[in-house]
Amino acid sequence: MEQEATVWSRICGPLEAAIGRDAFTAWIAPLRFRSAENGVAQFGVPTTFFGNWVERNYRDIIVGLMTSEGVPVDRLSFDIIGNARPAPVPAALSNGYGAPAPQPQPTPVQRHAPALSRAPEQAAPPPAAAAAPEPELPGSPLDPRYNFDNFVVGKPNELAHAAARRVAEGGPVSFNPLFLYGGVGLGKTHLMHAIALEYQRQFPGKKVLYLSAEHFMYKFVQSLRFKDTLSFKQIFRSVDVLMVDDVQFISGKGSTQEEFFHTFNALVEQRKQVVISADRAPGEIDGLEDRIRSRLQWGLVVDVHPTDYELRLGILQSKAETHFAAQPDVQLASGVIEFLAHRISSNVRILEGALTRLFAFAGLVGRRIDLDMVQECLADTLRASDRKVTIDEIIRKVAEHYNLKINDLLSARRARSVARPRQIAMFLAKSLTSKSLPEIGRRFGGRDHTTVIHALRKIEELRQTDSGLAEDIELLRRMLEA
Ligand SMILES: Nc1ncnc2c1ncn2[C@@H]1O[C@H](COP(=O)(O)OP(=O)(O)OP(=O)(O)O)[C@@H](O)[C@H]1O
Repeated sequence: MEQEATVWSRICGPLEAAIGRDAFTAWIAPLRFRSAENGVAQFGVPTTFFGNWVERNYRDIIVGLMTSEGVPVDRLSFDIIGNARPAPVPAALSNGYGAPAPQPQPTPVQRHAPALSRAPEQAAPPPAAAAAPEPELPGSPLDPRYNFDNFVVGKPNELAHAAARRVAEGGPVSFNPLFLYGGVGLGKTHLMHAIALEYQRQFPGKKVLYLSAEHFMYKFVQSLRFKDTLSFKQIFRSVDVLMVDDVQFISGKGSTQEEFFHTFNALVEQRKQVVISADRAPGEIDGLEDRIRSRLQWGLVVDVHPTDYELRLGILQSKAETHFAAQPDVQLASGVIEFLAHRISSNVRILEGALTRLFAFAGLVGRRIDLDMVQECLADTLRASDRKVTIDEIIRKVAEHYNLKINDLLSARRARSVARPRQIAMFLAKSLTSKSLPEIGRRFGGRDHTTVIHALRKIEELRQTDSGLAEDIELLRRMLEA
């Protein structure tokens, strides 16, 4: 049984790589592995619907992976966990994929899949001799791998990490909310999960609720639909720590914003900790009401900066160790880690994915991971990374091309000879980088995002009628991407 549980734990990495993180978090992480006997892999699931979904969508891949790891199964079977708390992850299998634990302990964080309601006929029978059931917290699943031990700290994220640690320690609330923001795949969600897991470990009696802003909206809309807003409010206002991920999602969503605002205020008034994450600073989230924006700025706003080379190196080394634990036979040539850290700088998720692919490939073909394999296996990722262009480069190239000074492009001058190249540069910044409109505006001499929108429209229009300008843009684009 131990061996099967280890196998389940081991295949979760490739399974996540195969189906994507979101699907994994929603459908696989909540599964509680029970056994694999007589060709049947048995799992605990929150609802019948959940089991049916996993069966329909992921049976083949689960069966295939388990069988290839030496635990032959051809069927999945499910029992309902219902209100019973899922077993925690055993320390020995701390990959955290729901293998059974020797000593199940209650956990106040709910790990049901998001956006799924439990139909009445699917509700689990109450556990024998049940105490009064606690109200169900509508949280998103926590990934036990996203803990502080696995989080590599470097200059770009040290403040975010220190603030997250402080919140996780509990004690008097010193900054409320903690607002973490930064670009894609830089570790915000990882830190949020780490806070929740650590807080929950230290204060098992307290209620920590972690969920995405999308899930918050879903729950709110559901409560409106079922005319049950009172219990929605009660549940959300009864927690000790509320953590909402990707809060930019609720911008422009009128009544959800409103409800979020009230929930937020109620908790802060009770001196309960709130932790928020977003892809940009509160001041840059369009469509957010001013009062919410200013509330979000009350506490500590921390930028998770893009990684630098040292941090990427540290992260790759740490992730490689995890892979070696699962695949001790794989060999890694020197220079590979450094090469990846140097070449893939966009986000940690892509970096991680690259390493996972290399280990999977090496495991399949039985070869050492060297630079040849990197080129062979990661050609697409490396090409995509090569194309990364910065706004500074764009400004420099455009200024050079039109024989202007960089300061001219950033200045307030409105003469067409300056304004048009500036608009072209903004247009290129939008199409060649992933920067937001406010960020682009800021980089062009602190302009408002509406100026950027105007520039984009103007250039789009002119490209249709002015072939000289269209050619200029094409030429600049090619030079920048070269
Ligand atoms: N400093 C770090 N140490 C270890 N792993 C990291 C670090 N930063 C990011 N990661 C890993 O990178 C992946 C992406 O991180 P995460 O999901 O937390 O990003 P995010 O900032 O929330 O991005 P998004 O806004 O796209 O959701 C995760 O697997 C996470 O574990």
